[in-house]
Amino acid sequence: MSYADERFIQNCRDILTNGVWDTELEVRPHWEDGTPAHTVKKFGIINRYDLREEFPILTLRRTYFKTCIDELLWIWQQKSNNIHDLRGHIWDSWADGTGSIGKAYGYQLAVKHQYPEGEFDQVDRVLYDLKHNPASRRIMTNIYNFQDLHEMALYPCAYSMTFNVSGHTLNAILNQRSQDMLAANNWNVVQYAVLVHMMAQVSGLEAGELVHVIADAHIYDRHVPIVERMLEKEPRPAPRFVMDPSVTDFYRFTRDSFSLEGYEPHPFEDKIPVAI
Ligand SMILES: Nc1nc(=O)c2c([nH]1)NC[C@@H]1CN(c3ccc(C(=O)N[C@@H](CCC(=O)O)C(=O)O)cc3)CN21
Ligand SMILES: O=c1ccn([C@H]2C[C@H](O)[C@@H](COP(=O)(O)O)O2)c(=O)[nH]1
Repeated sequence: MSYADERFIQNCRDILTNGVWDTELEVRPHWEDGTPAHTVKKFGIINRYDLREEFPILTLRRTYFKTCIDELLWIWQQKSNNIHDLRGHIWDSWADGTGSIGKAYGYQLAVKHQYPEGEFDQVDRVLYDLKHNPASRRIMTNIYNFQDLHEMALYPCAYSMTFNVSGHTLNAILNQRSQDMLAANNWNVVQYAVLVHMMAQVSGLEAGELVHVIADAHIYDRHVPIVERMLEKEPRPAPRFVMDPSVTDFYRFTRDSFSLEGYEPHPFEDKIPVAI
């Protein structure tokens, strides 16, 4: 069975059995019809995925691998904050009339900062350090910029990556303050697993562990029956992740540089409502 399935099942069972509801509280998110979107949650979930063992994608339902990669490249490679640069419509509800989601995600990664060696944005500094300072304990990104929060349509959820080189292995921690388990848990895991593979390949390293630290891991009220049905499914083996080995420049990866072999998730008919 896919290890990602195993973690997802354990996490969701724990949330549904031992989690805490916010039904009595005022909440920010709402459904399309205006109803408050309440959740049941567990605080402080940590999942470790060993990327040498297998690729962490769900088989309980399809995770849209290519759409995940489109969003990943939009944020980390294009460093865009405009939905017109993104194939797919997952960010449409948070964009303004010009298509901007404000000073979030890609915008923050593109901001240049001064270093002794010159100016770098956050992504280029990571690439530089992985090549030139692999022993560094300062290889990280952080897009939770308090100064700009008031200009973000949604505050960053997956907000920080810490990269760490041990021998020839690249490990990473993804810090996430808030996680919509059904809509985006595996979505985020797949994205950041691909990112670690990309960073490792262009730095001459091997992808190792992705440690996913989630502060508020929640299931929305309208998602509970859908998650319960998913938990009844029998997990299947993980597919094989394939990445074009000829790409050595981070900015040369495209959505076609990645594929999965033997990905056979369970059919899934539900349309997932997304809380706004
Ligand atoms: N409440 C909430 N949950 C989220 O996961 C989320 C937000 N808000 N706001 C910002 C982004 C947008 N994200 C989204 C939004 C929609 C899907 C979604 O509809 N996924 C479908 C279909 C994807 C497709 O058609 O390619 C799915 O079945 O996973 C996923 C992530 C993740 N983020
Ligand atoms: O990459 C993402 C982006 C967003 N989410 C979810 C987590 C929450 O359900 C909402 C954001 O609402 P907040 O009130 O700002 O926490 O979006 C995600 O899981 N992954």
